[in-house]
Amino acid sequence: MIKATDLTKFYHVSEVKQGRFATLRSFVSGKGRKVPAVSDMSFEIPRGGFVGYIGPNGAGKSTTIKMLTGILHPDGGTVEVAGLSPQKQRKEVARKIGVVFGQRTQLWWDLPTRDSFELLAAMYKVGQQEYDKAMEVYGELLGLHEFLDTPVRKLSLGQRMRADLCAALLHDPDVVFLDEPTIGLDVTAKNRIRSFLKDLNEREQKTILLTTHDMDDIEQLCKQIIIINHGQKVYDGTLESLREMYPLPSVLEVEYHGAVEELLLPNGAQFDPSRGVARISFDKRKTKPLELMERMGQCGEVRDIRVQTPKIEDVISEMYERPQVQLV
Ligand SMILES: Nc1ncnc2c1ncn2[C@@H]1O[C@H](COP(=O)(O)OP(=O)(O)OP(=O)(O)O)[C@@H](O)[C@H]1O
Repeated sequence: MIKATDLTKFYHVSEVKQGRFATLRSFVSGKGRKVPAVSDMSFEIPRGGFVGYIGPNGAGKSTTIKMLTGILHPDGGTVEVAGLSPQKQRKEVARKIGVVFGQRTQLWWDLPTRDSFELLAAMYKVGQQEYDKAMEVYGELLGLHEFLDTPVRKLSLGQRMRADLCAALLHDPDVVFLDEPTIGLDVTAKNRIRSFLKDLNEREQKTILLTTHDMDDIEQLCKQIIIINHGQKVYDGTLESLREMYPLPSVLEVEYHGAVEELLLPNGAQFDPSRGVARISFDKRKTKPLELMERMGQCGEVRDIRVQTPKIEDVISEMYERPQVQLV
């Protein structure tokens, strides 16, 4: 559904001159150098894929998305979205894709939310029946009815994001690009958006490319992740495989009620008597959590058991700290 081959983009950076009017003179002279923002990026996303496109600030994520959506022309390589070229068939591609930028809205600030939807539907030439159906389905799933007559500028961030999602889906696109759709939202609003996106992908088979710095979005939603750093792809695969390549310990915490036979605790377990909690790090590939739980369970009366798997942030930092491992 999405295919990028050797995608490359350079930005022109002006040479900084010294002295009076330096910025103006740099601008006028046109002198500068080409800096790569994305280099030889290749990946494929199948129909119905849900991909997390992640990387540190300035890694090249937005630049890639701008090339995939036809906003920017690549300096090298090719892009195909739903079998079309976003550069050569921009209008056709616009009908096939929906885009949500968490930091910006495509809705009209002063108009009631409903009017924005009607304008967008007219722009995309969405038929009345198709529009009514989209409003019925998405209006219900996203809970839009309570604020359809409210001007966009008066919506809360969570409401605005839900409205933006609906706006991006009115013309029934096959592919949805989401750039930080949960940014700034509270936990409840994030969960609402996430369950909507999960459903959209599973039930309607929409292909979704999600850019986010929120690793919970990635863990809860994405079947595939692509990691970009300094404009280059450093990983493309599942989260599970990444965890296997960069194994970090899981942690088992057992909270006891009353006395504890500390001597029976397995080697490496640390007991905090003030909390009545024993904690042990273990490698899931070597030790079965259930066996460990049973052993720890024999040391006292168990009140609660918690297993923490390594956070994806930690796995990714581990990956950056061990660059000698070539992942792709
Ligand atoms: N218009 C531009 N002119 C010059 N350089 C640019 C321009 N836009 C982006 N860059 C540079 O290109 C690189 C990639 O930027 P990009 O915005 O694609 O990164 P990003 O991964 O989306 O970052 P973030 O997570 O902060 O949004 C950065 O070094 C950035 O400074």
